[in-house]
Amino acid sequence: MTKFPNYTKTIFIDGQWLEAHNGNTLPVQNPATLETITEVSYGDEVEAEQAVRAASQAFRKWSAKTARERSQLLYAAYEKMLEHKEELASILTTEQGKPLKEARAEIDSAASYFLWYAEEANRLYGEIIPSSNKHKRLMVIPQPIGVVAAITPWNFPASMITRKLAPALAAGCTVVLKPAPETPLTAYQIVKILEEVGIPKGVVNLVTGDAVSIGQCWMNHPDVRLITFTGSTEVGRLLMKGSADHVKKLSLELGGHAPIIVFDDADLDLAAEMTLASKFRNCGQTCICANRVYVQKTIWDDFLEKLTEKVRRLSIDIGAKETADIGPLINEEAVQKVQRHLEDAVQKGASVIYGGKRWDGPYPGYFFEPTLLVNVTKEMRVMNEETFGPLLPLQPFEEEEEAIRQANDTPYGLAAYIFTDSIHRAYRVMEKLEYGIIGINDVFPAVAEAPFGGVKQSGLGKEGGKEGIFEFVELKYVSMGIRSS
Ligand SMILES: NC(=O)c1ccc[n+]([C@@H]2O[C@H](COP(=O)([O-])OP(=O)(O)OC[C@H]3O[C@@H](n4cnc5c(N)ncnc54)[C@H](O)[C@@H]3O)[C@@H](O)[C@H]2O)c1
Ligand SMILES: O=C[C@H](O)CS(=O)(=O)O
Repeated sequence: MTKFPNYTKTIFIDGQWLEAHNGNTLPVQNPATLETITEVSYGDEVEAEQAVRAASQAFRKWSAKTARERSQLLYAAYEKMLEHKEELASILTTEQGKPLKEARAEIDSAASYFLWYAEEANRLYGEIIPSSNKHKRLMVIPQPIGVVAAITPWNFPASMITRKLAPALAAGCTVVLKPAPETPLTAYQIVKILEEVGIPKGVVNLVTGDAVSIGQCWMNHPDVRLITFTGSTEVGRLLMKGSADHVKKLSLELGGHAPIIVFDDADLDLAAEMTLASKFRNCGQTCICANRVYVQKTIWDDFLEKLTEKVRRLSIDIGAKETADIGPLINEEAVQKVQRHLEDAVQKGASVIYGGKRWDGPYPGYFFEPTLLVNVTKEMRVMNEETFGPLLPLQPFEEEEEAIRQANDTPYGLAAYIFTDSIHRAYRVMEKLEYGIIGINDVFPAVAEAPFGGVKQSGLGKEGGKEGIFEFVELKYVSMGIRSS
């Protein structure tokens, strides 16, 4: 295990690393070994307020920098992240649990947002509108919204931060950031990198600490103009309600409940391989992972056999092992939730065809076997609630329309996946699925150059792509009267 110093100063405000004003700290646990990795500062509304003050003071100068100057800093951060990839991946795996190979992939992904928005910073164009009145000239200019509050989850502790920081900084905003308490060390390392590449003081501020009091401060602070949140739909709702008084702009990346539909004209080996990868990446703790699989009846037995064989070959282990395919869940509550969904399904008639219990391995952590369920029905919690664990229910269907109806029967709308070799079917079904992200014969849609985001109760707004920077911008419309002579 990577040996860590005590990160006693993990609050970064106005260019200074600080302890919490009250001296409070929070232990960070290795979810595989249950060892305490280190202690980090545990701040509250006092630090939250100080961070906003620093961000407000820094905004005028930062927003006045040229796009090129901001772009160069982001590019330097991209290069520095890749330079430290192994160290960052090891820290990420130690505090979050995912296998090292996945942690390395996440650092690549996280760095790619710095690269993409280093480029997009120089393409934040305005426009001149052809006026219908010869005495007027009309234009639209994009301007940075101001101080941005970013609140991020533990499941992708690097990329969920850079997916917000990069466009915010590119647009000329300043940021106050609260990472998840489970994974503060990755956030610390990312801010350290920005400090090393010369981000001016006050432009990025990090507050590790109490979510509720920090959130309350930022929801009620008049200088915070945008709250960009990634996390559960439940907390997203709280932030929406708490931001209403100040009519704050919100960017919300929330929960999901992704269906996979496997049609009888699919490449079944590909479908089985991708279903495995989607479901068990990060031990099922992924917003866009498969939460349910609908398989056309004619290929049910063949597909189930292929998938079960692949699941059987998965290697459960501590994430630091290069051969690990599945690490632990993040904490005991996560294991309890998987068990609640599993027990509910079995009580209502489901059958476990693989897995079904905590992993009996050599580590005391939050491990659970990859588990497959059949004979499932809509009445089961696992078919309606985000499990966020290695539990996969599979259900047969007969007709295309039946599969589409079932796939859409959810309040979520983040990602959905189709496996078919018919372009006609792919297009027909894609158009009818009510989701922000559709994968066709692909379950890895998240790339920096494309707009990622959900519909319905999976969120508001987009992250990534050319669209992602506009979450951090206000479009100012200018109507100019012109004397004709
Ligand atoms: N749509 C996406 O892009 C996306 C990406 C990753 C995770 N997620 C979702 O996130 C969830 C898992 O992450 P999680 O367990 O960290 O989610 P969570 O909602 O419990 O916590 C997310 C963040 O919000 C903070 N938080 C919690 N309560 C708060 C409050 N009252 N006020 C202010 N902040 C508060 C947490 O400390 C953390 O930093 C899943 O639902 C997953 O689908 C969505
Ligand atoms: O958990 C949600 C993340 O957005 C997953 S991904 O990094 O986008 O694949």
